[in-house]
Amino acid sequence: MKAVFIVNPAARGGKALGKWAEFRRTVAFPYQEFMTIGPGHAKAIARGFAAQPGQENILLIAFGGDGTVHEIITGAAGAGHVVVGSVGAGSGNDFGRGFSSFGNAEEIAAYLDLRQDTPALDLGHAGFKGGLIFVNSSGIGFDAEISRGTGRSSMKPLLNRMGLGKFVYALYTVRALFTFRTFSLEVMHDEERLSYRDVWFATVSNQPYYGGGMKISPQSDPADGLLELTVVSRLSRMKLLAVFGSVFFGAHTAFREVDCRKSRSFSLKADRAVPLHADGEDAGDIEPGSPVVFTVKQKAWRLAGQQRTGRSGIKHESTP
Ligand SMILES: Nc1ncnc2c1ncn2[C@@H]1O[C@H](COP(=O)(O)OP(=O)(O)OP(=O)(O)O)[C@@H](O)[C@H]1O
Repeated sequence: MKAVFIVNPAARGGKALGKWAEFRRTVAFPYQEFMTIGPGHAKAIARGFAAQPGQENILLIAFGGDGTVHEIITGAAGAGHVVVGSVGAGSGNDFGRGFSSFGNAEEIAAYLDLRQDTPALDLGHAGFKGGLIFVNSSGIGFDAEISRGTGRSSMKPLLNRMGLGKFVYALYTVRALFTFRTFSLEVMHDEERLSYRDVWFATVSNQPYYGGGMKISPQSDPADGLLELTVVSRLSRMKLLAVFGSVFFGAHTAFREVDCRKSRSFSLKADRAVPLHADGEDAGDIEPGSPVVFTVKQKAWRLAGQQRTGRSGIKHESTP
């Protein structure tokens, strides 16, 4: 198996570059290295490898944050000869919470030697703007508003460099808490129609974590062929803060204002323009009255290493 590192030097406000300089000194196996030059480049590199099935299987290792892993998985999706791994070097690293990631070069070397675990896992697809793929989650509302704010924030790179990246998130959370207008939502799944009023957000998850460690969907398992919907509605601003705090422990599902569902597909329709995110990246506003359909793409990519589940730590069937 051939090892290829795809390094995002801009991850964690540029700190990833220094981390890579140290890391590469510890790599004792042959590898190829790519440095990304901007958004979309990691995906293009992964697509290039996916398009060339050869004799040898390829291990693509994302060296960056969630944005980099997201690009590599979406670029490599469907290619049976490509396995994706990651070394967390970003600011949030939710991927590493829900999925197995490599901690050091020795772990990668051991994987290359043994190759014992390569589970085939699901991806999510949002039928919006020509189709968006998500590895972690996608959703509409309050959380997407926060993603939009933090993504556009000119302070983020500076605060990331100072190790205060989470501060930007907290700042935009508080801002959205006072400015966000709730909406009405209609959900269709498995021939059931559900209506919600005063909705703060609706998130469709493939794995339990998002937003830098919040366990938004404790029941999610990226190997079960299903997606989970979490709808938070009819809460005062103060209670929303309490719910948000409890999300770090996955305890929010006990609130009666938090509704959780499981399905292969969800159709979400809002009564006003609401922001949508895919894996924490702002994707624009959904149209009022126009449904967005979220579906699961089963066993769409292969992960290097044992997948961690937030639900029970169950071990999943591996493909050779
Ligand atoms: N050379 C580059 N210069 C600027 N941006 C880049 C470059 N290469 C990639 N990017 C973009 O940087 C963005 C952020 O990367 P990434 O998500 O990996 O790091 P992060 O934001 O620090 O981590 P996390 O998402 O885990 O919080 C991605 O959208 C990616 O497309």
